[in-house]
Amino acid sequence: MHRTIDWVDGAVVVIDQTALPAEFRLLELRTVGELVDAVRRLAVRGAPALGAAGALGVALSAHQGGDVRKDAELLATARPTAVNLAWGVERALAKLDQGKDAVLAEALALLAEDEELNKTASRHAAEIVLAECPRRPLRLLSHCNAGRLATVGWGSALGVVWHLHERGLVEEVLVDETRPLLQGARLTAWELAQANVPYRVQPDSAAAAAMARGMVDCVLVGADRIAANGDVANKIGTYGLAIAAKHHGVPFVVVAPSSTVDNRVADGAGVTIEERDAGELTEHTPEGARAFNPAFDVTPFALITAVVTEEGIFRGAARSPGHRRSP
Ligand SMILES: CSC[C@@H](O)[C@@H](O)C(=O)COP(=O)(O)O
Repeated sequence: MHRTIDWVDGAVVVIDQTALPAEFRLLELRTVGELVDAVRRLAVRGAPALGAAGALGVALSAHQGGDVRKDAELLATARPTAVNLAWGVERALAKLDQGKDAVLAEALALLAEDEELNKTASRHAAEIVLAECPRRPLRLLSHCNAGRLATVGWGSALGVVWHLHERGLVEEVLVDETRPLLQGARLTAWELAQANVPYRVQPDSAAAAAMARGMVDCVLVGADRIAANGDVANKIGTYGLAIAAKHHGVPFVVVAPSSTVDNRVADGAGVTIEERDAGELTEHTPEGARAFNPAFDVTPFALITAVVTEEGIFRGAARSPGHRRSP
């Protein structure tokens, strides 16, 4: 399996996520400007993959003799919500005094760690799912793309599906298409198809109805930033899903590497939410229609069953009536 993002012969190479599923193609990004543009266009996206992009971008600048601190600022602010982006930039930049090879070595170490951390976090989360959800095989609901493509490798929320599927425990994954940019319909569905995991795509607006019909055993989502109090910023629609899950007694589990935790932000109100261009929504509207197009929302910790990182399980207040408590 090709890494989502890597360093190849002095360039940052990414899987072009704007082309999937129609075409699997790689983009060779040779300047910081090209990388920043790829981040903004979501050619590379997903919080952990953005962390890798930030670190590799600093290495790219250092190797080209650029104004590394200025480039680092450009990279760190290319998208505002996923804290991993600034974290990756800061981690590589901290090695600048030791020279460009040390910067690259740090970026490559971050990439190597990503897959292991996400595997561990999603393994912990799989245990929570098994403890919280008595039914076998499991029907899981996924929002946005928190798979291999959102990380360097493996995935966070979808990583849980890989662990459970390896054990023959997945009946199907309901995939929210994820309006307006269809990360679920295009990317998550593609990953599930590649891995031969049964899935159905549904409009985001069908998720509550699926829960009401008893079709969902657990909701699994990733995160772009987790505040110190456990509030979670993630793809727009996550908050609504959590409300619906709580109403129906469906466990709601958030999976992310600990680099997504931002202890500098006390609660969800302190997270900057990216607003995207109205043009993403106005293809079918009357001319001149205005739009409200936030890319993310904040789910209060009180609506979450557990936030899971490689460091452990943080229990939220949302408990499903009648479900067993895990040890
Ligand atoms: C492991 S990915 C976690 C999140 O980054 C993911 O759920 C998400 O919201 C991504 O949003 P995107 O706008 O596609 O970058």
